[in-house]
Amino acid sequence: MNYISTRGAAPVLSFGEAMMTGLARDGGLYVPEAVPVMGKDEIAALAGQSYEEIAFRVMRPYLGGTFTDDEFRGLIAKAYAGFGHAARAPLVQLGPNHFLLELFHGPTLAFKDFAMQLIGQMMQAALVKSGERITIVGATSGDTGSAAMEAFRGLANVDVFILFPHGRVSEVQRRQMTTPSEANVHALAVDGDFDDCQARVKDMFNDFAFRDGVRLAGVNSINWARVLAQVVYYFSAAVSLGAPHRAVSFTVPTGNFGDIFAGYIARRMGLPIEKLVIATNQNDILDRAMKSGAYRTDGVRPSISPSMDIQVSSNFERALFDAYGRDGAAVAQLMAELKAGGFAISQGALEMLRATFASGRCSEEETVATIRATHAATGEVLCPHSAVGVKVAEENLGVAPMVTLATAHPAKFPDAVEGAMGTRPALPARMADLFDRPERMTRVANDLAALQAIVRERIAR
Ligand SMILES: Cc1ncc(COP(=O)(O)O)c(C=O)c1O
Ligand SMILES: N[C@@H](CCOP(=O)(O)O)C(=O)O
Repeated sequence: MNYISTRGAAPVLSFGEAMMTGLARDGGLYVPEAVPVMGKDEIAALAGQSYEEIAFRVMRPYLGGTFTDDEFRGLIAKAYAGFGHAARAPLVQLGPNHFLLELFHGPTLAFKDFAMQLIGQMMQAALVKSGERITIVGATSGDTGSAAMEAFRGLANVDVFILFPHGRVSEVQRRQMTTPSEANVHALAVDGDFDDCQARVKDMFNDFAFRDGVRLAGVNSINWARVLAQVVYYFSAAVSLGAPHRAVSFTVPTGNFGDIFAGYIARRMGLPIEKLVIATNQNDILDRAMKSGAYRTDGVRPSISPSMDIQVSSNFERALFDAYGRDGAAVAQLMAELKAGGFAISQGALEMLRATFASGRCSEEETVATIRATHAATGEVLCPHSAVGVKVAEENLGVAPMVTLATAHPAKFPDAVEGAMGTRPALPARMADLFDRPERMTRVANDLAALQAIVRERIAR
């Protein structure tokens, strides 16, 4: 299996190379040259299997010769052993035809753990084989950062630098990133928003002297392996609800478009997904783009679902690549226009996107009302991101069962949940002392040179 860039001008790589490379050298994102299709019988045979076995069968065709089957099974087993639920991604019923896929039973209480725990294992295994040392730099609106630190903390051959928007993540999220004591993880509070953090990370990849000098790697959803690992839970949920004999719909709280792009890949692999619904908070660029055809940034507005406070939605580029018939030059042109504020999606591409995705938006007031109403009706406590999903899902219910992705544990956002319900959700016992642990972080200007200087200086120590 080969991987190609969405901008069409970077080397073609193997799975292992794409995983260690991060951003393509032409600024694009790696995607598989062809998506492997699973037959109806193969999908039917996933029913009743463990999450780990489904993960093996769904991901194996993408890996080429990077790992042997035994190695890969071992890495998957280690990745999910620390999850707090035997099903890993359990389904809970919210209403007659509406289910919640709880993706927050991993070590840092967000869906990011599904991919991050696995790529932590895979990257480590690859580094042991190669003897290399790498520097991971990532951008976070709160959840990717803590998941990355958890997956890589204490490793001898990796340094991890996480850029997060100062003052714009929840206190629990911040403390998850600032309290690990291992010397190889570094929390950098940037004076800017998430889009600034992500832009600086991409700038570092596009500075080849820096990139090669520090042996830069990425664990944001820039990295194809992140997206791939997230494809698995679409399969596990859908087969539990009767796929492939019955179609299933999904609603996905969306920011950087990685999670819903994983659903798109699952559908291209043959999973019968009827509706795939983009749910945005008030940072609704994706909903506006789907409705108007204009993809135009208008500044990030802080919300009570801060992990989705994103306007430049990185993985939308992967969807555009397919919508423009895999024309890398056309995508490169759109991304150049985006730097100047935005672009108009061509009619043909827009039709393809509308045939693939539905979309909806949830205001701040609706998020609060949904947390309150869902708790009253079902007893389920939603995090604000999951509430955005539930509200938009309710507008899209149909004959096929609807699955809303619950992307984080409510205890990561206690202020928002308390504002809606009047009670504060408790952290799991293993995190009960989070607020007593000493914090360690560096405040940095939104400035590429300043950030690069910190990375260089810290890895030289
Ligand atoms: C809790 C939570 N929900 C939803 C999202 C949106 O996911 P994506 O960026 O893959 O669209 C994120 C972060 O991205 C998140 O942390
Ligand atoms: N919401 C994310 C933003 C980064 O997304 P990623 O999937 O590209 O890593 C976060 O919590 O950091």
